[in-house]
Amino acid sequence: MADAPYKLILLRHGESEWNEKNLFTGWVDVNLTPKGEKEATRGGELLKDAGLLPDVVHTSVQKRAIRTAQLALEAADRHWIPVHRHWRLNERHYGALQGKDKAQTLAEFGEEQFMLWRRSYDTPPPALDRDAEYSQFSDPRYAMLPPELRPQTECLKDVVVRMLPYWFDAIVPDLLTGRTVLVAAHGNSLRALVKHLDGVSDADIAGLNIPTGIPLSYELDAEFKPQNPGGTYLDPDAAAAAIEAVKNQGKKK
Ligand SMILES: O=C(O)[C@H](O)COP(=O)(O)O
Repeated sequence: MADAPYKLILLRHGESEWNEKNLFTGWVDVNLTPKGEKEATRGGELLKDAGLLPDVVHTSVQKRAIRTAQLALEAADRHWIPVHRHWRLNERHYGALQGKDKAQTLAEFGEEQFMLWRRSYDTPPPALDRDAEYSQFSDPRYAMLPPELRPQTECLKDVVVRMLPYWFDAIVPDLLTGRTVLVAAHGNSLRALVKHLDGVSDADIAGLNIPTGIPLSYELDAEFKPQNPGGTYLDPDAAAAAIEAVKNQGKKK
């Protein structure tokens, strides 16, 4: 078998309505903007141009990732492949910050607290009340989950813990059968996966940001270790600019 037998592609959804408004989103199920739709389509074109054609796709249960996957696959002429959706790929639940303006939150609480909530590995934002406006506690799509599995806030460490079972139980088996796997998910659920794949430390993961709509391709060896550490963005220049923009969210608008 080749040195890097497994092909994995990570794709963060295109710009969402709340990315555009600079609001903390988390589990709130917002749609793509027209720009986000274009990013998703472009992501699919990049896949096609690179000859990286997914055989199976895994998404979260959130509209922005579901639609991004569909648009990208249509652009790559792979709209027909099997789809699996799971809440374990959802965005990090942003707790009581869901629906709050990032710039206002930064101004109100200061940079240190803002960055602790946004990027520290193990400090979750305050919990969101079960019956709050932006709570998903009673959303029917989570009705099969015991209440203790339905988050009311999460730090990245919590996301790693709830995402990894899906990696091992659903994604790795697809890779093992030789399929090229596309995972269409979210900034922080993908940061959790990248942390695992690249063995990023708890401290260093704070500095890692993932741009919207640009495929990140990994070649994994037989032990599922990246042969191209950090992955390869299919449009590196656009990715570099977009990573800076994600990093600076809150500081503008
Ligand atoms: O949920 C959100 O607000 C975003 O999708 C991710 O936001 P972040 O980059 O501020 O963590």
